[in-house]
Amino acid sequence: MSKVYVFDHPLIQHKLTYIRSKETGTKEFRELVDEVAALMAYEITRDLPLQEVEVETPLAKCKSYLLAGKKIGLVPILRAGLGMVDGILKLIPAAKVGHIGLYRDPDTLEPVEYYVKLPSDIEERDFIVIDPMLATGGSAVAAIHSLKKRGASNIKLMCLIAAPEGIERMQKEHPDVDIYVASVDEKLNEKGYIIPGLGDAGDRLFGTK
Ligand SMILES: O=P(O)(O)OC[C@H]1O[C@H](OP(=O)(O)OP(=O)(O)O)[C@H](O)[C@@H]1O
Ligand SMILES: O=c1cc[nH]c(=O)[nH]1
Ligand SMILES: [Mg+2]
Repeated sequence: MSKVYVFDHPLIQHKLTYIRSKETGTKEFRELVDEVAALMAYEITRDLPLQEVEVETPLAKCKSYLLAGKKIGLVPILRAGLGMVDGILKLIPAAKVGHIGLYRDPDTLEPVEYYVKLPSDIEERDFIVIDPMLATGGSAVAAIHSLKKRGASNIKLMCLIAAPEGIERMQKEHPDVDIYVASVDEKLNEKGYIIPGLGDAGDRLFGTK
């Protein structure tokens, strides 16, 4: 069974409140999502393996550390996942970025895949799939299936807000993928929106609707 980590860092929680607020306009929403994504990237990379190396300072040699292990690949789920990419790249600038385009059919709520472009060295990377919203879980489950089908194995899922229904579906279908969120909200409404949530993440990020 995968684990669910809720990032309760005060800065993340503070910014999330403004992200949720209906008074927050597109420009500010975008900036806040970017900032929270960077803070979440700091937390999610806490367990990256290190290797000991020797470095020579202007004064002496010493033992120090560099990141070891596989390189990172980020995979935003289009569109809304794009809003978190730059924030994460501020901390992991060498990450390669793949894209999986999915939209949720408004009637069936099932994901429809329309685009996939991933780094060519997929087997040499650990992946972080990014989407602000984990609602029914259909989109994240489909995106991760798509990624695994093409050879990815070590995958984490990072979202701003998750519904219990989405977490349950993810844990059933991808028990190997840990989930990192800023909040687990109460429930889904009849249209599959997270309550209280933040509304439609893609529309709020890009000013559509
Ligand atoms: O867990 P689910 O029930 O699948 O819902 C979550 C998905 O819905 C939203 O995308 P949307 O379909 O609105 O596409 P968009 O990002 O292009 O707006 C969101 O960004 C997730 O990808
Ligand atoms: O609450 C939700 C659910 C799905 N997609 C969103 O953008 N928001
Ligand atoms: Mg949307």
